[in-house]
Amino acid sequence: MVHRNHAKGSIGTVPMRWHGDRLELLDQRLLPGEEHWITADGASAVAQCITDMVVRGAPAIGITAAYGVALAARHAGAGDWKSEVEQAIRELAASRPTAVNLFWALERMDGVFRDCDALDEATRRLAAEAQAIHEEDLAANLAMAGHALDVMNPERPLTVLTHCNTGALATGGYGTALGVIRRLHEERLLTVVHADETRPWLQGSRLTAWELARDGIPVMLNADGAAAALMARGQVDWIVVGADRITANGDVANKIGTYSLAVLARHHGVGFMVVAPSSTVDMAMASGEEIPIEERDGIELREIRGVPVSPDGVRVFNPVFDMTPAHLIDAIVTEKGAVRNPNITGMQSLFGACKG
Ligand SMILES: CSC[C@H]1O[C@H](OP(=O)(O)O)[C@H](O)[C@@H]1O
Repeated sequence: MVHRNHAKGSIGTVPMRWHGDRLELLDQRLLPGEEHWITADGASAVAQCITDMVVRGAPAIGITAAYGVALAARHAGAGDWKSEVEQAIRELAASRPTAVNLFWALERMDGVFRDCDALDEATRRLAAEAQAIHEEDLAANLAMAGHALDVMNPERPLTVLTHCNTGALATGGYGTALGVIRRLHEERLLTVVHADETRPWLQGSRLTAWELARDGIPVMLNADGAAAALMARGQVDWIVVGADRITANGDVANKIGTYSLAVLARHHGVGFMVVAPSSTVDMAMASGEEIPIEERDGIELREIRGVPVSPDGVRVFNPVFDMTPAHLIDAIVTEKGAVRNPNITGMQSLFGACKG
């Protein structure tokens, strides 16, 4: 289990706890009001938790799905275990469409599963693989923060704006973009983090502000629409965001509102950095136009905690991700290093040739 502290600071609140025969997930729908852990004892329960956003964030759903496959083997019947694990992988793959980390983790689990001849071997090896995916994600986050600071090369403390939640809660610990922010804070190179509220699910106000405040990192919350005013006042040095899928040409799918931030950053001469593990890179997909963008129920906009905030029956457009073209991005940073001014050549030099 991953619960250790980073040498200089906290790795934050890791949203999953593996117990061998069950997985506990911190219910992120209830934060910051309530810290409630849900127990999932099978792959179907895990898939439902991903769909319902009990757990969310691209790396976190990959890790969680991997544990879901491990649970499928752990609880499979001796006779039919292969078809039970195959069914679990299919069910988990259908839980959310955009973050490629989910499919990356399931492919990795599937590779181990295909190599197993007996159920006890599968149970042992799938659990070990899920834990390895989890451990590697934390290590990647710690490494990418270092690469990000090399790109920023700060000569004075910086003011950073971020969107959504890319912290420990969205990963196996420490965070991606929020990991960079943690590292700046650890190095005394952070003035303040401006956290976009991130409508409609409020990952920024409910999760990012909670994580940062909990770890004593200075944070100031703003409505999404206030980001432009902050930039116009010269109060943002870098925008640092995560990613759900990065294509072979350097296009990036991330939380809805990211694209408008990138346009604003270019207009105001503010640096725009995307931080993600290499498991978010999909070299089989040529460009961002091909990324499946999840649309969620309009109720997420029509109501806040059951209270209507729009007229009855109003039609809603609720894509939960958008695509930022590579030409608006100054750097994509992963644990393997950084691609500055991303394009296909730069992406291939770090991640290898397109697989598609
Ligand atoms: C560390 S990636 C976090 C990533 O997750 C997001 O979405 P969601 O909360 O819907 O899973 C978002 O795009 C973030 O950048």
